[in-house]
Amino acid sequence: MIIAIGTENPAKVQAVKQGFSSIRLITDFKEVSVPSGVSSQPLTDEETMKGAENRAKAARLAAGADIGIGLEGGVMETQAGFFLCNWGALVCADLPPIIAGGARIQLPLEICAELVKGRELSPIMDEYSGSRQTGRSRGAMGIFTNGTVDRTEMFTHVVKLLAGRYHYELEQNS
Ligand SMILES: O=P(O)(O)OP(=O)(O)OP(=O)(O)OC[C@H]1O[C@@H](n2cnc3c(O)ncnc32)[C@H](O)[C@@H]1O
Ligand SMILES: [Mg+2]
Repeated sequence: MIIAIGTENPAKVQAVKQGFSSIRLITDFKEVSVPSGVSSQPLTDEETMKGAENRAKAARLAAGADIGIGLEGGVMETQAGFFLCNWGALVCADLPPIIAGGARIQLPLEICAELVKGRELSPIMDEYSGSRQTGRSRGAMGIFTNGTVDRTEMFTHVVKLLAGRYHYELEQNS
C-alpha cells in the first residue's frame, strides 16, 4: 500500500509514519511537496481543513499512490483569542475523504497581536523563540506547552484518527 504524504516538512512526515504504525498495514511512504490551495496562513477551521484535503488529493495524484494524506496548520479566532488549529485528510479511491482534527491551544496575547496585523505564524514563532523553522520541529504547540506536546505528537494523533477510521471503513466494507 503506497501512501503519499503531501509535504516534505519532517515534523509532519514523522507524524504520518508514526500514525500509520498503529494499524496493521504494510505501507510504503512517498513524500511530495504539493500546494495547499489555500492561503499560506489559514485563518479558519474551514480553510485549514480544505488545505488538508487539497494536499491529500494532490499528493495521491502526484505519487500515483493508493492513499493521500494531507496535514495543514492554521489559526482560528474565538472569544478567547486565537487558537492553533490543525486538520488532516485521507483520500483514497473508494471512500469519500476522511477528515480529522487536532488538539487546540490558545495562543498568547503577544502572538495574537502580531496575527491581527496580517502576519504569518511561522516568522512570528521564529522571532519569538529565537530559532529558525520552528514549524519543522517542535512547532508552536511544542513551544507553548514547554515541550509537553510537540507538533509531531499532535499530528501523530490526527493521523491515528485518519488511519483508524480508514481501517474501520475497510472492515465495514469487507
Ligand atoms: O511545509 P508545509 O507542509 O507547508 O508545513 P508548514 O510548516 O508551512 O505548515 P502549514 O503550511 O500547515 O502551516 C500553515 C501556516 O501556519 C504556520 N504554522 C502552523 N503551525 C505552526 C507551528 O506549530 N509552528 C510554527 N508555525 C506554524 C506555518 O508556518 C504556515 O505559515
Ligand atoms: Mg506551509
